[in-house]
Amino acid sequence: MDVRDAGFHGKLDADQSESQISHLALDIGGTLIKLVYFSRNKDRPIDENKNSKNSVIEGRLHFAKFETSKINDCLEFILSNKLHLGGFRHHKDPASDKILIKATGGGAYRFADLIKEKLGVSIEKEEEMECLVAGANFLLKAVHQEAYTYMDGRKEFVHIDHNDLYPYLLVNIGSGVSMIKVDGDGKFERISGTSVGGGTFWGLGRLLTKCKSFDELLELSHQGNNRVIDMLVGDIYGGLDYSKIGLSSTTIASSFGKAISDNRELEEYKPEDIARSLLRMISNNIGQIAYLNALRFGLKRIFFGGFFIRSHAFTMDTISVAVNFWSKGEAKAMFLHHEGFLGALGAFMSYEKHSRDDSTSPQLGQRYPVCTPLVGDKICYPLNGDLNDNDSLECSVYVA
Ligand SMILES: Nc1ncnc2c1ncn2[C@@H]1O[C@H](COP(=O)(O)OP(=O)(O)OP(=O)(O)O)[C@@H](O)[C@H]1O
Ligand SMILES: CC(C)(CO)[C@@H](O)C(=O)NCCC(=O)O
Repeated sequence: MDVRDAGFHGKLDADQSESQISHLALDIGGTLIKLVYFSRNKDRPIDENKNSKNSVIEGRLHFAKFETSKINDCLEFILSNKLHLGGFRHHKDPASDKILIKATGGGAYRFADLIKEKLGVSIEKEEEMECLVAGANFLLKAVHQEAYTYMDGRKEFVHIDHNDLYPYLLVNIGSGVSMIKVDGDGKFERISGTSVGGGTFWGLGRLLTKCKSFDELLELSHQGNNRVIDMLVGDIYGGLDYSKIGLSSTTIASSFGKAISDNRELEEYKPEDIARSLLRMISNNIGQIAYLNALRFGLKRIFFGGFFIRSHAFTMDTISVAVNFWSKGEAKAMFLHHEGFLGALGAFMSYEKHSRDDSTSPQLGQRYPVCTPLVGDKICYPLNGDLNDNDSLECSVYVA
């Protein structure tokens, strides 16, 4: 389980639950459920702006995730912390005490009845691609040091010029992969996708290595050597580079290609080598397809999100090398710190649509506040990239 699952089973700490929690949004994907919710700082008064109808509330955005196959644990977490009460009511039916919660992803359809039955609230479905784009735009514009490059073990934050952000390619690597050309706020087109994604890595990896968790598989890949299984250019060319077409002897000529001639059974390969080859194959392939799509539309910037990445050094390095190699250094792979939460953030921000309709619940109008990622009271970006337990983003929201 990831550290962000740590709230799992338990109650939020006293500080968090005493503060006012609102606006729960869900992204229920094929593999993982992502939750985003806002908690108001209880010690800070609402700053009412006398010249406008808006007030500013200071607080934090919280992030959590669960496996979709364990949706009941997720619903239990929501219920025990009363997160589901932070929805909204439709102004058209003020007499109704029906609470609606924003949700996106396929599970918003698949689990709508279960959620209604267990939480007593209805789901207001938000379109998945719209949410991914809204989440990415929000993070890129509002969160300091959200985007970074990763190459040869070096992480560098990317300065985002708000006036020169579009167009860009958003590659969301979840169970499957969506590639979206983003031209502005709410302006986008899903230009491609591939079914060879995070679900493929975890699914094949589980079968081939007997790993019990995604984290175990990822950890295993650290220790492996892909050259044991992958057929390299040098294996075919007697140790030489194939310089005429720009391939060095160490380039992979055929992923898993050595397994053809080795005459070995699966058990005779080390699971760590298999994990390494698999991770490289999937990451390389996604990097290449992403680049080809960027080329189709002349896009220079490619942002990668989705929980497959998990800020994992080898994954990011492989994707970066693929993009760099195929673009001959012209295009850059960039990664997002809140990688897996784009859809959930987008669903969260869609509460804004209702802020003027809704008179009975807190009315949230999320503009683009400047957010600073905090863990405890420290500004924190752990280099291994994983968000920590109780991770949250300090932010202000506008209430209409
Ligand atoms: N703790 C974890 N358990 C399972 N998979 C994980 C975990 N952490 C990262 N992953 C990876 O993240 C992928 C899921 O990513 P994400 O949550 O972004 O997609 P999703 O919303 O579930 O999928 P889709 O959008 O295709 O429906 C998994 O397929 C796996 O590769
Ligand atoms: C089906 C979705 C959009 C669900 O999130 C995702 O898993 C995906 O983009 N899969 C790839 C499908 C394809 O374009 O081949």
